[in-house]
Amino acid sequence: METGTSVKVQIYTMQTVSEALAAVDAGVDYLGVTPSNRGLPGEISFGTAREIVDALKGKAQRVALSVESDLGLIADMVGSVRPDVLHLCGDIRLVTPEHVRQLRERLLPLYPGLQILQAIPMTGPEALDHAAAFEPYADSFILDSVAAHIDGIGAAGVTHDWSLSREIVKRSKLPVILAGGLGPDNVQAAIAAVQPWAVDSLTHTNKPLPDGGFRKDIDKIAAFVKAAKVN
Ligand SMILES: O=C(O)c1ccccc1N[C@@H]1O[C@H](COP(=O)(O)O)[C@@H](O)[C@H]1O
Repeated sequence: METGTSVKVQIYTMQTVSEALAAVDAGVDYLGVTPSNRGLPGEISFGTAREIVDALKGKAQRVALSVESDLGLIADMVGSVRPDVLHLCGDIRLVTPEHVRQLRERLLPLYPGLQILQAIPMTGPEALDHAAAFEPYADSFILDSVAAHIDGIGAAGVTHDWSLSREIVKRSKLPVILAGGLGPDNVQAAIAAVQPWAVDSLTHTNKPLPDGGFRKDIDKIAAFVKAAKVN
């Protein structure tokens, strides 16, 4: 993970090359894709995810998430999509710190430089213990809210207890991304409260479509970037 003084911005989830390139122009540092066939919000095929990742080479850091618990399926996704960052946001009872250690051992010789971004479910004070347990095996954390109707950690569209997030930022040596219900209207307050290395947004930078899907709202992304980087 690149470090520096300005707060970094990560935006999910790109579904086309053109919206990913527009998000780069809006100043986004980390762009996320959701290569999956489980009905996740904005999910796309491995092939489309690879096209987006290839188009972003040299323009932004490319992040791909997985909610899978089968390490072979996670490895297959990385091999097909080839992101810079693997974002693990599956059930931490099934993908444990030991599993993340095994994934590192398996993937890093094949994809040198691959970074592992571990999601921590911000369900309560136990999140502090979870972060401590994953710390030796992750390169960075994303502290995210959890929704009962979505597989994995994230895409909840709601905030969580930022005082717990602040405590993890204070205790951890790793770069920490704050996620969960962030948008242009609350990102400055979130940064002030948590002092994260980066902020992340999905739901509140979306433009809903009549069919129930969405595309990214580039104006909202630009407003999010402006608000985040003013701090
Ligand atoms: O993006 C998804 O489809 C997704 C699916 C399952 C788990 C996590 C997912 N995304 C991550 O969740 C954050 C926060 O979302 P929101 O802003 O609260 O809606 C999103 O940015 C991704 O990092």
